[in-house]
Amino acid sequence: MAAIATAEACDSNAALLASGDLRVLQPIFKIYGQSRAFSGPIVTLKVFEDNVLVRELIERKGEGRVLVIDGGGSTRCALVGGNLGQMAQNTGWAGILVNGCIRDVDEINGCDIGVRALASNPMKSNKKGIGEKHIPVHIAGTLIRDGEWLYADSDGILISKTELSI
Ligand SMILES: O=C([O-])CC(=O)C(=O)O
Repeated sequence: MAAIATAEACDSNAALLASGDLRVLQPIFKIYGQSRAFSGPIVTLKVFEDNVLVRELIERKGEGRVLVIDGGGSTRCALVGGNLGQMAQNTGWAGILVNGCIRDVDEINGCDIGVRALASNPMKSNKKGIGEKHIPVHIAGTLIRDGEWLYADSDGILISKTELSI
């Protein structure tokens, strides 16, 4: 399936942008992973410096979805590392957006998924299992709901209420 270019999507969907059904994330994310462009239905997760629930979701079948992790913007530890990156590739996730940090950057860059994160930090996270799945999260200036669509490429990241058609 040909990826929808984010610039093209913005140019041809003025009404959706005006209504807020299509939003552009603030450009605060770094690009990791083999897949420079990716898209899919969103699964949301809210955690803070704890990645037990991240692993729980990534262990399940991704079915081309995008995991959106609101880590509260913390840059004090990593929520995703090389093992989880490899697992996400194997279970079929299209990509992972982290409002927080990752680690094992070289390994993640070798995985056939798309990853966006604020930065890297070699510290691991807590393992208490605290957090909430499938709730609305507020990331980079926009509210993101479970089931909405994410489109990412080299230009940026879009959130759409529904799947976009070319
Ligand atoms: O388990 C963790 O904390 C994350 C990690 O390092 C990995 O996925 O390899």
